[in-house]
Amino acid sequence: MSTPLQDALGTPASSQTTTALLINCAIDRLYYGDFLAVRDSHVPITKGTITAFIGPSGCGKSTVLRCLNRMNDLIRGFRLEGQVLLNGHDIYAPEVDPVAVRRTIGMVFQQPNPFAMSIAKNVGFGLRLNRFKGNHQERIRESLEAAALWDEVKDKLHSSGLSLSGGQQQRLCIARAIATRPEILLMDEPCSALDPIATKKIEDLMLELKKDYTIVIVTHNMDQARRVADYTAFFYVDTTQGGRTGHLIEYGPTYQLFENPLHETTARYIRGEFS
Ligand SMILES: Nc1ncnc2c1ncn2[C@@H]1O[C@H](COP(=O)(O)OP(=O)(O)OP(=O)(O)O)[C@@H](O)[C@H]1O
Repeated sequence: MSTPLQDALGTPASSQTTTALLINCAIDRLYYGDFLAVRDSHVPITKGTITAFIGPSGCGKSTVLRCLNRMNDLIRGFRLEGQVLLNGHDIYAPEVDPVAVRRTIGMVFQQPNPFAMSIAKNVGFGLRLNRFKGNHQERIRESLEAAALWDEVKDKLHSSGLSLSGGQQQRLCIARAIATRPEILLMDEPCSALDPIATKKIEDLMLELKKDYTIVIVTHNMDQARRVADYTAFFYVDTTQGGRTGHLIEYGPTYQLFENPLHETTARYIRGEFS
C-alpha cells in the first residue's frame, strides 16, 4: 500500500540520521497568522519509544505535535520556520504530499471520534481510502487485536462504532489509526475524556504498541508521562509579562526530567507549583 513517497520518507537518508533518531523536529518559529505561537523548540523523537509532551495550558504541546504530521497545514495562517526531518527527509519540502505524511504518521485525538458507521467499517476506513490490496477482514481483525478490542467486539463487528463506551471508542480509533500501519502514532491527550479504568487500558495498550510503533503523546497528567514515556519534553509559556509564546524548556529521559530536572521552571512545574 505504500507509495514511492512513503517509501522515500521511510528510508533513512544515510548520512543524515542515526538508526535511533526517527524524527528531528526543529521549530525555530511557528505562527498562526501574526501570532508567534511557538519558538525555539527542538525535539528529537527516537524510534520504538514513547515521548511525552508536558507543560501548562497554551504552551504549544498540541501545536508541536500537529507539526509532526503536518496537521497544522489545515489551519489558516499557519507558518513554520524550521524543519521536521523524518528519517532525514524534510516533511515540509515542496515535493512532499502532506497526505502521504499523515499516512506514515497517524493520529488519535482527545475526544474519541469514531465515524457513524460499523466497527468493522471504522477500522477498514483507511484501507478502503488507500485501496489496500490485501485481505481487509484479516487486517481489521489484526488491528482490533492490536488495539486490545477484538475480544469485546468480535461478535458485533457490524454494530455502530458509536454504540461503544468511551474507552472502547478510543481503542477503536487507535485500531483505525494503526490499520494502515503507520510508522508513528501521535496521541493528543488520548485519555482526558476517559475514566481511570479506561485510562489504564489505553496506557497498557501504548506500552504494547511501542513494540511496533513510535508514539508521541500530549498529556496533562504527569503521572501518566512518568508511567508510559521513555522521554519527556517540557514546554512552557510565561504569561506573567503578557507573553503568550510557548517554547521548549527541556527534554530528556523521563526519569531524569522528573528526578533531576535541569531547570528550576521544570522543577516547579513538577512540584505542582503552577499548572
Ligand atoms: N488554530 C489556531 N489558531 C490560532 N491560534 C491557535 C490555534 N491553535 C492553537 N493556537 C494558539 O497557539 C498556542 C498554543 O496552543 P496549543 O493548543 O498548541 O497549546 P497546548 O499546550 O496544547 O494547550 P492545552 O494544554 O490547553 O491544550 C495558544 O496560544 C493557542 O491559543
